[in-house]
Amino acid sequence: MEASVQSHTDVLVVGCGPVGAAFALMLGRLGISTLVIDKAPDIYLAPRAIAFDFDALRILQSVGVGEADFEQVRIPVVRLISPLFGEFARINTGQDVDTHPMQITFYQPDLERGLRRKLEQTKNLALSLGTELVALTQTREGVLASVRHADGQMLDIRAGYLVGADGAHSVVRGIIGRDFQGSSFAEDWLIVDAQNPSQPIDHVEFLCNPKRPTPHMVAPGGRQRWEFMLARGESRQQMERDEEIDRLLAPWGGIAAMKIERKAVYRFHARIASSFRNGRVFLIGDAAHITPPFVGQGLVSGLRDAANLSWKLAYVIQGKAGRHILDSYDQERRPHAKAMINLARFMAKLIMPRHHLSAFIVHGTMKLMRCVPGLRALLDEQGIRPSNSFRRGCFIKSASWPKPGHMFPQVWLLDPKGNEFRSDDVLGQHFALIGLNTDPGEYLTEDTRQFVSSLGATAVAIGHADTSTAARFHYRLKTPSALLPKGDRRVALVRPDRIVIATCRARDTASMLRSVKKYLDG
Ligand SMILES: O=C(O)CCc1cccc(O)c1
Repeated sequence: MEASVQSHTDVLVVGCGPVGAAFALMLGRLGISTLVIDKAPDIYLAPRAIAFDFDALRILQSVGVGEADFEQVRIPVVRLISPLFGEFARINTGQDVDTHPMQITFYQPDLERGLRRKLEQTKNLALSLGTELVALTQTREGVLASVRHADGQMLDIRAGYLVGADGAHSVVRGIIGRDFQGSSFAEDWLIVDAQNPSQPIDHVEFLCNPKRPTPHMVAPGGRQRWEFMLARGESRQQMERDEEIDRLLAPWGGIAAMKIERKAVYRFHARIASSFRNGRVFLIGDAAHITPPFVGQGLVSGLRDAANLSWKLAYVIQGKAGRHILDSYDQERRPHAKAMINLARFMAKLIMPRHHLSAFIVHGTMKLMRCVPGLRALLDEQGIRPSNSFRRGCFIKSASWPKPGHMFPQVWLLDPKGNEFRSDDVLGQHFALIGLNTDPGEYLTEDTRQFVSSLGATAVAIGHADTSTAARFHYRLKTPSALLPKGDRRVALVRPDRIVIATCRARDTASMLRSVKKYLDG
């Protein structure tokens, strides 16, 4: 073993999977020096996560990663199918939400390559592969981490903060002594990823046969994935054999009709860390929570963690906010991650009822429920999905609209020349002061103007296209939207992760901003 050398960074990120990479990109773009280490020498070449929703695409948009960086397949519908009742439930996913497709699938190695390319191009970032964390201590001023390179070289890294993005078996979580509470499913699943099957599919379907529940979905590059639940007595060794896979895939033409890329037996888990933080150390992604795959939310939850924590750390490090705002990371993210885990558990009950009788009752009831138009709309349009909004956290509570603690919606905007923009791209990567039907700049006093500038906030006036005052606004809505009730002049201050921190009638802008300043200063 070679002698230690010393290095310093604002933030040390342990783990460069998609969540660690996206998180580092967010920090780098906010001007924070960040070192990312990963014990693997390269990206993991097999697909694992497969699904993203509009929230994930919006978060990736914030770090400049989109369709041009990784291939996507738009999913029009998620179908739940019973051998007795046919389609007994469905989620319509064909529409756009926040300007993005509601649901897509992707190929994880392709996404990871896209993220790594961006890492290489972004200032303030360094990546050290083949490097693992071996020890970690905290002081009042920061953390001291000992890491080891694959060649045996040891390095002591001093950092202001350390973030564990090191997956379900997180070393960081173990070191900071956080329990991983929850349960593991009793069943094993055989995951098969294949290219070029002879029978195309354009959607996600759950074949809910109690004998062999099978989620099945399309992915980019002519790929499809099947997840076969194993029955009692079926072993990993037996089920990963080609003859078994050929038998399971017989309804889709068998393995001769396709190229098998991956076959692996997994057990699914539903677990969450007892806290996402210990002092200067934070957990994000699978290190903080693991979600069964049935709602396609595992990686999305991790990206939400990254978006939530990155700006808070950056603003604290840069002295723009007090350390108390870091408490809001756990307050905001843990309940939502837990709600997503519970939704996935509920979905698991629909997909894999234990007996034929319970399948009959559960699937039959769902089919009947869809005969009630209100219920049908609720189920089909994802009305039961927990919204990404908070009861407690870093915002100033008020009942008025746009509601603090909720996401500010993304819309298409037109500039005076008619050029089209996604609103988040206009708002930039810092805070944004948004005037709805008004110019927020008109209400700033000297002190509040200074505060807005210290936050790096963009001030934007958004109005309707068809009003006589349209010319006064920087941007107009491309299409009418619930974002902007006509005539109501409101101002919202939106955080870098697009959560509304405070909102008011336009004439109260200065006092609203003073309250936010007081809150952020602590
Ligand atoms: O089972 C999986 O691996 C993900 C299934 C999935 C994909 C997209 C939407 C959804 O609700 C589930």
